[in-house]
Amino acid sequence: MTDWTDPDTFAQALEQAETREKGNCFEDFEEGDVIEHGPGLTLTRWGNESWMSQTLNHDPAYWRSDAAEDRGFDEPPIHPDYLTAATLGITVEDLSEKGGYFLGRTDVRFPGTPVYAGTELHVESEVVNTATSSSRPEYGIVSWRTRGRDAETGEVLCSYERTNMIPRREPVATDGGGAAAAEEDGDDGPDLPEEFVTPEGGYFEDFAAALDEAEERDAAVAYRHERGRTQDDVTVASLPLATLNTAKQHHNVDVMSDSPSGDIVTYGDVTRSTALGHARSDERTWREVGFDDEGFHTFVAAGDTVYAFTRVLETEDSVEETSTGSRTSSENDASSDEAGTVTFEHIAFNQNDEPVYSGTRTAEIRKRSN
Ligand SMILES: C/C(=C\C(=O)O)C(=O)SCCNC(=O)CCNC(=O)[C@H](O)C(C)(C)COP(=O)(O)OP(=O)(O)OC[C@H]1O[C@@H](n2cnc3c(N)ncnc32)[C@H](O)[C@@H]1OP(=O)(O)O
Repeated sequence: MTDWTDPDTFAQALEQAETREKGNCFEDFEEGDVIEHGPGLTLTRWGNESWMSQTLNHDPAYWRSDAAEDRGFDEPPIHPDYLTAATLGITVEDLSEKGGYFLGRTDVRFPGTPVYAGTELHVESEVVNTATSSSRPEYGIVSWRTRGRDAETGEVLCSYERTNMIPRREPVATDGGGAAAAEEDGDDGPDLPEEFVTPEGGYFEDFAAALDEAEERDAAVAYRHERGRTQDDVTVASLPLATLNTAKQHHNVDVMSDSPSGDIVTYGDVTRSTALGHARSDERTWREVGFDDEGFHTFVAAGDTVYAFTRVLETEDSVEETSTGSRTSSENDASSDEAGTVTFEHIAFNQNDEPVYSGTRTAEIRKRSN
C-alpha cells in the first residue's frame, strides 16, 4: 500500500493535485456587479483597542467614558480608522485575495457614526470600473465602491471607493507604459515653498493662524511628527487578520518570498492609521470627517519604521466670529461650535525618507476658546 506521507510520494502527489484556489482574477469583475461579502464581524472594544493602541492612536474619547461624554458620545465609540480597516478587511477574500496591490482609496466617509461596540458589520461592494494596466500586462486595475453597514439596521456606517491591481488569468498586450512615463520625466527639480511654518499648538486656532502667517509669503504650513513605529509581527500579520483580511501579503512568508517585496508587508490601513496616530498626537482632534486621494506608494515590511509628515491645506470656521454668533452654511460646517474644520495632507514615510502613503484628511479640531 502506498504511503502518501513518504516525502517523494507526497512531492509527486502535490505536483499532480489541482489547487482549490481562493479569490478572484481581473476577468471575474464586471462593472455593475454587486458582491455581498460573506464574512462579517462584530466591532468590539477589544478589536478597536488593539488596532488603536498598536497604531499609537491615544485620543482619550475612544478610551475613557468621561472623555467620550465630553465629546458628545454616549460611550467610547469605535474609531473611524478601525471601522474603515474592518470594512476593507472583510472584502479581501472576494476582491483581492488573489494578490492585488492596494493602490488607493478615496471618498472615505462615515455617514452612520458614532458607531458603538457590539455593532455587527455587513459589507457589500460594487464594481465601478475595470481598466487595463498599460505598465503591467499581467494585471488589470479594478475600482469598487464598498459600503459597511450595520447588519441589523442596514445603515451605512462607512463608505469608500478603492482601487487595486488584480492579477489577470491571461496577460494582455500593452504599450508597456514606458514611453509616456519617460516623457513625463522632464526634471526641473522640486518646486517647494521657501519657508515651512509649524503651528504653535494643536488647536483649530493654531492651524488657522499658521495658514494666515504663511499666506502672504512663499511658505507652507508643513511639519514632521517625531514618533515612528517599527513594523513587527503584530502590525504586519495580527492586525490585518483581526479584521478578517486574508491577503497573503500579510501572513504568508512562503509565497511572499517570491514577490517584489520578498517578504510579508504591512496592511495599508495599518500604515495609514500609524501615520495618522502620529499626526493626531500633535493636534486636538474633535471628530474625523473623511479622507480622499489616498495612495500607497511603496511597500512597508517588518523592520521598516513608519513616520509621518503633515501639510495643512485649509481651515474653515463654521461660526461667525462677529456678535451674531450665527453659523455659516458650508458643507464643511463642524458638527459642534467647539470645533472648526481643517483639511490636512498626511504623508507616511519610512526610515529611508521614502513616502509610503499619502492622503488628504478632513477633521474637526477643537477650538481653544471653548
Ligand atoms: C489590503 C491590501 C491588499 C489587498 O487589497 O488585498 C494591502 O494593504 S497591500 C499593502 C498596501 N499596498 C502596497 O503596499 C502597494 C504599494 N505600492 C507599490 O508598491 C507600487 O505603487 C506598485 C508596485 C503597486 C505600483 O508601482 P508602479 O507601477 O511604479 O506605480 P504606478 O505606475 O504609479 O501605478 C501603476 C498603475 O496603477 C495605476 N494607479 C495607481 N494608483 C491608482 C489609483 N489610486 N487609482 C487608479 N489607478 C491607479 C497607475 O495609473 C498605473 O497605471 P498603468 O499601469 O496603466 O500605467
